[in-house]
Amino acid sequence: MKILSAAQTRDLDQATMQEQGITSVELMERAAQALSAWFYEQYGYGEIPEILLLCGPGNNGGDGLALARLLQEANFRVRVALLPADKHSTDWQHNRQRLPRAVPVAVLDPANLLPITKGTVVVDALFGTGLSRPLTGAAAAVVQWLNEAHAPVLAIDLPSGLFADQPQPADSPVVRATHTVTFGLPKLAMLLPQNAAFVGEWTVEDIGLSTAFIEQADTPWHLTRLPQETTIITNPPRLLYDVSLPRRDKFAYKNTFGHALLLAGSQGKMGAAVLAAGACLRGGVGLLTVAVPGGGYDILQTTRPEAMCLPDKHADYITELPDLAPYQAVGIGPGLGQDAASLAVLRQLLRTAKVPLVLDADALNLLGSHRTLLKLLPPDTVLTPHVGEFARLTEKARDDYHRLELLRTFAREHRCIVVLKGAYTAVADRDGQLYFNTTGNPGMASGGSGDVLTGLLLALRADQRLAPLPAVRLAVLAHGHAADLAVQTTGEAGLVAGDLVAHIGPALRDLTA
Ligand SMILES: NC(=O)C1=CN([C@@H]2O[C@H](COP(=O)(O)OP(=O)(O)OC[C@H]3O[C@@H](n4cnc5c(N)ncnc54)[C@H](O)[C@@H]3O)[C@@H](O)[C@H]2O)[C@@H](O)CC1
Ligand SMILES: [K+]
Repeated sequence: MKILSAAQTRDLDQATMQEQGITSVELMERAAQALSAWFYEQYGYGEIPEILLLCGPGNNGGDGLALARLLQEANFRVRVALLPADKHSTDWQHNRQRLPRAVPVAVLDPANLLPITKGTVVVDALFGTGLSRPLTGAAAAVVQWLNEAHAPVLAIDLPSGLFADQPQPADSPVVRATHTVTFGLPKLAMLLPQNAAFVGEWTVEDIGLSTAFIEQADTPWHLTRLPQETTIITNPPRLLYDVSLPRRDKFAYKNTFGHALLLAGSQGKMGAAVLAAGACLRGGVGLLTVAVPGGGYDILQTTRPEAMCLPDKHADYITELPDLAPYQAVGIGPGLGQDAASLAVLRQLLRTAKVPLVLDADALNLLGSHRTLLKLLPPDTVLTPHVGEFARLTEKARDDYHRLELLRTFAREHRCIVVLKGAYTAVADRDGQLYFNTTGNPGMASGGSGDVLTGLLLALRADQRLAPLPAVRLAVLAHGHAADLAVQTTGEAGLVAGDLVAHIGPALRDLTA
């Protein structure tokens, strides 16, 4: 799925109207219907709250007015408060006229804003994708008043004051919504941690926007999602996959799934090696060999009998690079430590490897402290930094937008695939495209989750049937999906990395086309 800019979103609306022969008022009505459906779902069966709709002068305000009418017709108690303005959009005027007289309408007086009654649900229909500058004056006063009321807020399309695709100045006012309902496609702003407090939970409502326009639209931003049912009705229902694992051939041979080498572990950090090895095995690798410090031999052989083990001559950390000839992919980093001897192993690996590499954890820290090594990265090497590790590889980002630019530039410059781990893990490829992942949960924020991802990536990079980028997107999607399956029994606090390993099998089964 793509993510479009604010300008492309406006063109998408126009293209939809032309393609389907509908007016903008009709499109607005679809948006309002989707919003009213959201209200039925939330409040249809319980106590019905009073709803206060704050409407701005443009089409976002128009959505609010149309929604007020639909909610009033459905017997919700609604009130409308308008932002003072000289001009209103045509569709705003249309929906203002259609608003039943029974709905109380007031114009907000920024100098005299009355307290919001407890229990009222507020709809933020002040500004959406048409925001052209940060909010000041009356609009800023209203947003500040709303935020101070701590009422539940549903934002239409975007929380007012938030730009869809670029940062707003620090301290410029933005509505803090409890929930945002957006139309057609998510906006880039919704995926960034710096905006989480404004956006709240978010959902995307389908209002039948032109798929032909979306398909041809040029954008670097994409989403990777679980399989979706097609909108074309088929029997049995057909699933559409963003990325998928190919079904295994009946006569499959273990070479197809590759022989992977994992270099991991040091004294006190053998758990990282065990977790990564487990994930690689559950990820379907044909054969796995794990190179560990001598002191880790018994641990690995006992916990993962399916893997072969190469003990290093040093008891506490890895000092030797095994002969690479037998392997189709190599992973290095989990629990590795940063000893000079391990640095030499990493350098030699980068110099000699002819097969896909996956670099994580201490391998990234070593790269960060010896940046000349970056020049040695073979094309399509996979790096899996979290935000701190990424800053060590590049520079400290000013904000989340800047970090995305650094990420795309880094991946292009070094012709590698970078997996920036976070709430919407971002995968950047050598062409400058960026894919946000949509699976996973906060239970994954605990030790070992990253080691599991490394192992899974290694398995899918060793799989001879998958190209580099699809393999990486699939690994990230499956990793988050495994966590979403596991959390159903463990809860978020109780989720540990071992649970992720245990759920990789079912996660990959769901992603097999
Ligand atoms: N175009 C369409 O066909 C559809 C639009 N929809 C809604 O329309 C919204 C976009 O509507 P618009 O393009 O009219 O834009 P908005 O309603 O977001 O805001 C535009 C208005 O706000 C003013 N404005 C912008 N920045 C301001 C600022 N900082 N301070 C004060 N005033 C400011 C503009 O001059 C203009 O009057 C979407 O977010 C969505 O909610 C939906 O109804 C779906 C269909
Ligand atoms: K809004």
